Amino acid sequence: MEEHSFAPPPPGPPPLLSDEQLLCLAQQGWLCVNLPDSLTQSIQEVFRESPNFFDLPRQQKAEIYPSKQGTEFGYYPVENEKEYITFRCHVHGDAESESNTSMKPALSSSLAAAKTLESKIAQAWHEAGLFLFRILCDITRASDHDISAWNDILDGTLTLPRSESEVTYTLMRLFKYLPTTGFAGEHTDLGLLTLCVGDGEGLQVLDRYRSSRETGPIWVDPPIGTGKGTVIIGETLKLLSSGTVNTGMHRVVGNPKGRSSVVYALRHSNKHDIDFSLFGAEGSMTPLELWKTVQFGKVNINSVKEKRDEMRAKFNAEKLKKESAQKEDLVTTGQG
Ligand SMILES: O=C(O)CCC(=O)C(=O)O
Ligand SMILES: [Fe+2]
Repeated sequence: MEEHSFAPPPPGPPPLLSDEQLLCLAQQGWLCVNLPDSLTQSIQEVFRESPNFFDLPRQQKAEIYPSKQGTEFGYYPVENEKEYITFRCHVHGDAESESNTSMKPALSSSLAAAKTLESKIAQAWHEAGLFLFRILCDITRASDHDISAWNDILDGTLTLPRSESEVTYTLMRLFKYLPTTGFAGEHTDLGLLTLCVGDGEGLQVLDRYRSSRETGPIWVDPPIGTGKGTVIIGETLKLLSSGTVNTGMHRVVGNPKGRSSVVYALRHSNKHDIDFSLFGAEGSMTPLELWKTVQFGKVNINSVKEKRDEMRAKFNAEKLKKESAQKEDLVTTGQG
């Protein structure tokens, strides 16, 4: 009897990136991508809804999305720079749910705007989550690891959690940068992968191929426009890959027209320990240990402004100390 060579489809989502794109992502730490239509559409809807929230009086914005955990949750304005809302979970339920009765009546129409925005965020979160998950699977396939390695690490991260009790480290941020003076200093992100989508120029990524000591840093402006996005590798993915992939250094420079962006930072789940053997390394860590490890020695670009300046001063002082120690080292080794 003739044998059927029927093979079941491979598990997991279909591959997304070409080998060339994967190589660029791994070496540069970033990749300019065309987004799937459904993701493009859901992000456009977020952009369409966001002025209904940002145009509210500042006091109302802060009441509707009170900031918590520094800047890791809720509405946060940075004088002369930008304002942003960080979503980690549903705060006001979906657009159809009962109005929050503890809110002052004057807030009810503003609250309705927030609810609509939140439902658009939930949709964009899910689409962005699936998109970045496909890229993570491409990376693990290329390094001959099993894509099931992501099951625990992504548990609860690919949909907007229903309430605070279900939050993970993953977030979606909506930025509104002021014209000209709105910016974000150069940095790397902490999580696995970040997707940045802007409605105008301003985001810049470091070209690691062309930058050198002689040239100094060379910054690239990713293409912007409908369906365009930038994927950036964060510290956690670099750590999991034992340094096989680079982080993407990036910054936001002033744009005379101002700029809005939707940033989805896919970070590890806090529900399970992280087993490094699934990624070809050794050992395991609790989610909090991993979080502290990637944060160590980093200036969090979105932390409370005073804290950020303090962190930067400390970081620069340590860098100076290290550099002078290295110079001494050079002198010493050069002597003999
Ligand atoms: O606004 C953007 O596109 C990027 C912001 C950013 O780099 C960040 O929040 O980490
Ligand atoms: Fe960033």
